[in-house]
Amino acid sequence: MERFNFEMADVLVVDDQASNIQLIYQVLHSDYNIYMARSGAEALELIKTQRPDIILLDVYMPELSGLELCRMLKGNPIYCDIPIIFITSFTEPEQEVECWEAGGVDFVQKPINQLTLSKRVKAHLTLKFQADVLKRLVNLDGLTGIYNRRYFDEQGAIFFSNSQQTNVGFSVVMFDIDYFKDFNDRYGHLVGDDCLKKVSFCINRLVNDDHKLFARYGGEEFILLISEASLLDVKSLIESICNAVAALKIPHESSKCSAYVTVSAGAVYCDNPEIARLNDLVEQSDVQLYRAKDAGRNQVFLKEILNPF
Ligand SMILES: Nc1nc2c(ncn2[C@@H]2O[C@H](COP(=O)(O)OP(=O)(O)OP(=O)(O)O)[C@@H](O)[C@H]2O)c(=O)[nH]1
Repeated sequence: MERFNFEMADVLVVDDQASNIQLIYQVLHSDYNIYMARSGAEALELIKTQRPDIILLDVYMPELSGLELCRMLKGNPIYCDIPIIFITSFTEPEQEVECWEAGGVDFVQKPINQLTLSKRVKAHLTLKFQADVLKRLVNLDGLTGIYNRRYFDEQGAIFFSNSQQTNVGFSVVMFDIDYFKDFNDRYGHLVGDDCLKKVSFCINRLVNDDHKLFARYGGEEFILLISEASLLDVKSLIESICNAVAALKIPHESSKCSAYVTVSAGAVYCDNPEIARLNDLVEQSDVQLYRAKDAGRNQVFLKEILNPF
């Protein structure tokens, strides 16, 4: 996720001329981590692994030009927030327009004025980190640090719509801590808060990849979306999550189903997401959760939906 200290931010410099890269390196290397690429293709590879905080991009490069690379990054939701400053030598106003339209945030003209370069980089990194802090406040749950309901409502729909395109198994899982009201009554609200943090951290650790979206759905209720996993894999993941929570061994003397804190899970697996609706799947997973609660808690109910209609 985003970083908060821009003192040692990662700066990617993309230029086919080694002398330009060298000059920029001289100006910035004492303040930032500098990564270098000599072509658009090389830059793309680096961006995937290093996820730079800012990119300084030469406009004219053979094969993949700076403009094309910029358009590609701005069109990709994973990379679109990385600010791109064009390093330019052009004189025509139309060329400037092209850079703005491609999605650049600023320009530095060649020959490079060193002070201007360092001031521009610092200014855009500051803006980027401020925006990251705001995004963090808006998207993350204040208590547990995992994604909140607002983020889920917004990104869950996008996540689901991407899964509809691949049309491979999609699952929704609801987790709910058992007898949590009794836990609060027995140990106090602050210990309850601590329990929520531990449980959410424990689950989050097990679902941290691009095929899963995990969020706090309500008070002691969590939701997990899983794309492109078989029914068997989903079953085994849910079981390992429930076991991991139990293995935290958080004492729960008021629970009627275990000596420790446990979760119940309700899930639906749909092998044909293309013709399903996310809201229906969430509702149905909630029904399964209630069945798990009714059946005594500390258990998993998973329903396979072959035809959502
Ligand atoms: N400490 C703490 N408690 C919370 C928070 N959010 C919700 N709760 C509590 O979670 C409890 C949920 O209680 P219920 O919905 O009755 O469910 P339960 O007691 O877990 O019972 P079952 O789900 O049926 O096993 C309520 O007492 C809420 O006050 C929170 O942020 N911190």
